[in-house]
Amino acid sequence: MAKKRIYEIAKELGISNKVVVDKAKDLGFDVKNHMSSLDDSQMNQLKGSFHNSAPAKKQEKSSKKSSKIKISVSSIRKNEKNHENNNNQRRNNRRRNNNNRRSNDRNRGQNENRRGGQPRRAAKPAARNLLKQLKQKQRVEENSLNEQAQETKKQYHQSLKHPEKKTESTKDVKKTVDKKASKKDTTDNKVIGPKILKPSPARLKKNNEAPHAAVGSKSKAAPAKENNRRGNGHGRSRNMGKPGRKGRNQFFNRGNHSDRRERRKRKNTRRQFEQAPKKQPTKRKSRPLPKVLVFKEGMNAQDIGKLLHREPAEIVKKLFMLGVMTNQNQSLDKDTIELLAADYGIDAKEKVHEDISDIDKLYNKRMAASKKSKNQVKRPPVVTIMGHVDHGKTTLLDRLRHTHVSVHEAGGITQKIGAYQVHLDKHLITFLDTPGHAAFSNMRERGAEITDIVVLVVAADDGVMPQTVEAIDHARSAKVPIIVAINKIDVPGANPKHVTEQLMKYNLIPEKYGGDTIFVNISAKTGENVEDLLQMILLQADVMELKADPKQAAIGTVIEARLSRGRGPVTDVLVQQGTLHDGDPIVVGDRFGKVRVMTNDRGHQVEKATPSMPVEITGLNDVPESADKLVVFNDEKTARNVGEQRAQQALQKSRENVQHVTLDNLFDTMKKENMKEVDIVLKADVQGSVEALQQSLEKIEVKGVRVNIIHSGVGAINESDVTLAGASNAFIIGFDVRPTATAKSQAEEDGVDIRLYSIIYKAIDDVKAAMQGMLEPTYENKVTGNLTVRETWKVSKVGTIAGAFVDSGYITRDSGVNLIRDGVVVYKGKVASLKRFKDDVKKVKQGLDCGLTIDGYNDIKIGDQIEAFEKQEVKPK
Ligand SMILES: Nc1nc2c(ncn2[C@@H]2O[C@H](COP(=O)(O)OP(=O)(O)OP(=O)(O)O)[C@@H](O)[C@H]2O)c(=O)[nH]1
Repeated sequence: MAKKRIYEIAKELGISNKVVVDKAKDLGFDVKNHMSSLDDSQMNQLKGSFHNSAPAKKQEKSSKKSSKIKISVSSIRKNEKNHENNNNQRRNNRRRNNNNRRSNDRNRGQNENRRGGQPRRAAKPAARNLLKQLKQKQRVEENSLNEQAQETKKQYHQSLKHPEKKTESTKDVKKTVDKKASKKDTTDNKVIGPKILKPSPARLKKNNEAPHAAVGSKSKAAPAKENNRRGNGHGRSRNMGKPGRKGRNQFFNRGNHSDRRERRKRKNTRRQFEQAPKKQPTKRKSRPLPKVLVFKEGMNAQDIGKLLHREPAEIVKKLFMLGVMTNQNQSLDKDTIELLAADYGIDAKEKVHEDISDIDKLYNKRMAASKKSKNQVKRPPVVTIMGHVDHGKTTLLDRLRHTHVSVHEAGGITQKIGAYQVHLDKHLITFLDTPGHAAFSNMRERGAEITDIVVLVVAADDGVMPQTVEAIDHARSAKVPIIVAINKIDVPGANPKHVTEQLMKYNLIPEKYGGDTIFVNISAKTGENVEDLLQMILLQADVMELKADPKQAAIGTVIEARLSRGRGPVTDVLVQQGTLHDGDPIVVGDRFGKVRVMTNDRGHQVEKATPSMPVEITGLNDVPESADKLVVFNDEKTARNVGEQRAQQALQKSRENVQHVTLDNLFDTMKKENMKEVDIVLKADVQGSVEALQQSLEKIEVKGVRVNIIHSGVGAINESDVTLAGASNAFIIGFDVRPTATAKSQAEEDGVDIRLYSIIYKAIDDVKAAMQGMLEPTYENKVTGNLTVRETWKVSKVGTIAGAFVDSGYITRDSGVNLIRDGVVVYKGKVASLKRFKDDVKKVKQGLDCGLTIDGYNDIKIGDQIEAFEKQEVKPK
């Protein structure tokens, strides 16, 4: 009994092995696969079942159809391709397919289709539809990817603009992309066809932003980019070809790109990037021209460009058109700048340099500005109480403040300017308590400068006294209205009427006598009519319409300043305009700092001081002077600069102003300063000379003025002598001595006069003549050079030859010489001979060596100084 294997039966039947195996199984045969064998009866039964069962064939056909559809993508592509290729290629493909058909089920199916002809034709429209669907789907996905890319780009830019939202937005983007990607992934799984690689948001961004940028990624990036490019509808390269060629190109791009090609591509991209036009610098936004060009002479095109909101190149071009050849950095003169402004059709105004160190000017400017200000408000009047000693000023203030100031005052006399504020019917009055003693008259004068009203206290039992008159004069010169308070009316025998009559002589006429001066009879002690006085002060203030602008930067005046051991410089200030705040950077006179602690007249710490408010402040670098101006600056740095600059200027000025006594100005100084003594510092070579000169000088007496030797000694004039003379307004007489180099320069700097003599009577005569105003110097020895002796040679018949070096100036053969040893002139004589090497010379200048002998003197030693001098005429000063 012959047995046949299933595959042989399937072959005979022309049915697939699988169908036959399944059928055999259905019939209950013990078969496992196509290699299982069947006997004759089984074989007949099986064959019979196939002949009887038509649906089996149909099933097989439909199964074949579906399998064909399943494999459709590659075969469709191939069909498409074949269709497009030329006939030879088609023939080749067919031959290749025929060769493979026995070993491949799929190919076999295809071959069958082709042989049959009909199935192929049936499959074509379906495949085309499927391809169409695929393409549509692909396009939709590409569009959605592009949208994602755009969204990512947008969110990326937004995150740049709002960095705080960056994390969140980035997360959101990521979430969205992930969500969409996962959605897409599920869709992708269903799609039959080439896999569209999902580009990362970063890659999408990169591709969208820089389509020409270099492509570095080898594997996945390239298809993703190509997809993206195709989606954008541009950037189609040679390799990309037609859409139908995509799969093939991808294949080449992925698998067949050699490293060399990849490198070349990168190189090309880089070159493209390098050759691409560089990003243009951002252009300045065009802003309108200013109405006025406020310029400073010497500005260049760049400076003016900034002011006019124009590019410097435009300015240069404009100037060129105007006939001015310049570059951007070249300084321009006033005329050129004005010409340029005129060409632009705007006005030009030169900026006046403002010296910020001039705080008096700034003070006046702010004072003037406050008078024009719209923020003006009524301010309390500042009142100064003046009067003769013991007429009751402090008692009056004491009464006003309801305190007992006078009890605490040293010796019962007001020692400093105090300032207090008193209330009356919700009104404030600021009082400055000026000292009543004559020694403080200058303080009173300063008090009057910041005062609005003067209350002149005159004791009814004492009447008008010298300081009463002085107070009237001060008030008048300051153009401050006077209110007369006739005090002590409680004292028995007080005669206010008599006092009024006395004051009328000084043009203080009471209203009842037709004048305009307010008179109030008071008793500071009992308080009688004191409130009337306050009412009168407020009335006067109302008439004067005293106003201030509390909103502007503060200005004020120092009432008094002192150094406190614990707090440093403490300053009483009256704020005049604006509001002074805690921490304000200030310049006060020549001092600077910032308001550290501010206290009011009652010792309470305050944060601000309004106009007419007296406050005590700390925080200055040094103690200022009374009546110094206070000015608030915007910043501490400027305040410091101004303060330091002012301190430097003040020092310079003080140096210039110090007029030291000299022999030349002695007579005038004596007259001007009413001198009783002429102070002299005396230095000589030996004690004998010192004593002789001192005695002679002290005997001089001209018109009651005597000579006072404040210091005398032996040796060179040193720095200490100069300092003493400077501080005592003295001059120095040196007899056969010289000043040291430092003493000399210090004397020149401080303006201290040093007179050098070698003859006693000449010194005495000069001082005497100077005191009589008859000093008329005609000739004097003018030093022309200084030499140092470096070597000496003793030559018989010639004497000692000094080898000297000219340190400064020059020496001539006719020069007189002073030989100085240890700062003392040991010999005075003349040059006998002067040589350079072996030659006689007329003159030897600084920096050269020379050989010289001194007439009649041989005791020259190494290290001696030689002073060469000439007689020169000195014109009287
Ligand atoms: N009976 C009487 N005595 C007064 C009155 N006012 C002041 N006195 C007294 O006069 C003396 C001087 O008063 P002060 O207030 O110290 O005078 P002053 O003008 O401030 O004096 P100086 O501070 O030195 O300038 C004190 O003993 C007061 O008690 C007054 O109205 N009546």
